[in-house]
Amino acid sequence: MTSDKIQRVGVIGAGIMGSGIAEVSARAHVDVLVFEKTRELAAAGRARILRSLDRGVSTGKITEREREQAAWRLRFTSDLEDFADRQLVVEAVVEDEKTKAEIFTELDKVVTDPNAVLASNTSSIPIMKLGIATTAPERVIGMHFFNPVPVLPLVEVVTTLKTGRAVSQRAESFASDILGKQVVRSSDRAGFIANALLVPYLLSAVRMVESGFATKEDVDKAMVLGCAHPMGPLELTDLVGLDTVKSIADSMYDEFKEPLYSAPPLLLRMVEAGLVGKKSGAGFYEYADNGRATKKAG
Ligand SMILES: CC(=O)CC(=O)SCCNC(=O)CCNC(=O)[C@H](O)C(C)(C)COP(=O)(O)OP(=O)(O)OC[C@H]1O[C@@H](n2cnc3c(N)ncnc32)[C@H](O)[C@@H]1OP(=O)(O)O
Repeated sequence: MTSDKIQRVGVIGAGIMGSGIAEVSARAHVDVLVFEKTRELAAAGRARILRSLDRGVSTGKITEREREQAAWRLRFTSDLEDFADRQLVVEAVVEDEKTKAEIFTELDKVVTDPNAVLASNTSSIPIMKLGIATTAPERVIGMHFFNPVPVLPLVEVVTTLKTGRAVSQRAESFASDILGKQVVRSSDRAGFIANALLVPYLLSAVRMVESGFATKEDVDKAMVLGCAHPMGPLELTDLVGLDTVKSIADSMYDEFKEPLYSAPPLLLRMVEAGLVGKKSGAGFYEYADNGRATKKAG
């Protein structure tokens, strides 16, 4: 087993998931370098992380000092070459196989440590499809975090037929010993464990609303009050992002050809209309700038 502790992490993408992964890593005393294409995107990512750290302070999860120290440990770059010394890189860009594969091809050239972990936070794309974009698929693994990353304690670790044992041990040890997350191991199948169960449920809820079977409010209320879920499936679809739910559904449909995994027309139309959920200000519900749902009807 590789015993050297991971202290230098890279995160590709400062969207919702990338920011969350960067934040929890910085809070765990790790040096974090975040890649974003432009200064504007980097600034937006940093602002998102600082807001979440503030929320951590205001809810008593971290102290002011921990907040400051975490903020110091975060650096941003728009040059992938800066990732040469990283021991672990987590890719968290848009859920698009081609975009992700191109990033893995670049990381393969840039990251020098032969035992470095090249991880994808993909929600559903089989990891082997990213491994084959590199010359060393033994370094490639799935590390799938859950939104909101600072709050939800799970990481799915997905090994491929080629992932090296030392790499999987390093990834698991980072998630559990350094970040304090719980780990589950999944086979390399589209959707892994959680989304293979969650996404058909979300799609079924969209179909219920689409067919007029029940209102979105009643569907959500049924699952919150009747099944003790923290939020209903349509509010959760808004949280995950309708575009992301569609991409996950597409990957799963592509892999299994199971009709339950196909995205319903209402979801497709809403994505085309830009109504992709909380991050865009509107999806099944409308959201204020602070992310709170402002309107539960409409
Ligand atoms: C698509 C994929 O590939 C995978 C996915 O991500 S699937 C989506 C998975 N996510 C879910 O299912 C989310 C379901 N929803 C929830 O868990 C909850 O509704 C929620 C956590 C989002 C919000 O819950 P809430 O009760 O309204 O919020 P709030 O009370 O402010 O926060 C909940 C807890 O998180 C803590 N918290 C909130 N923000 C925090 C932050 N930035 N840092 C640290 N802690 C934070 C709060 O202190 C609170 O802790 P306690 O329970 O100990 O008091």
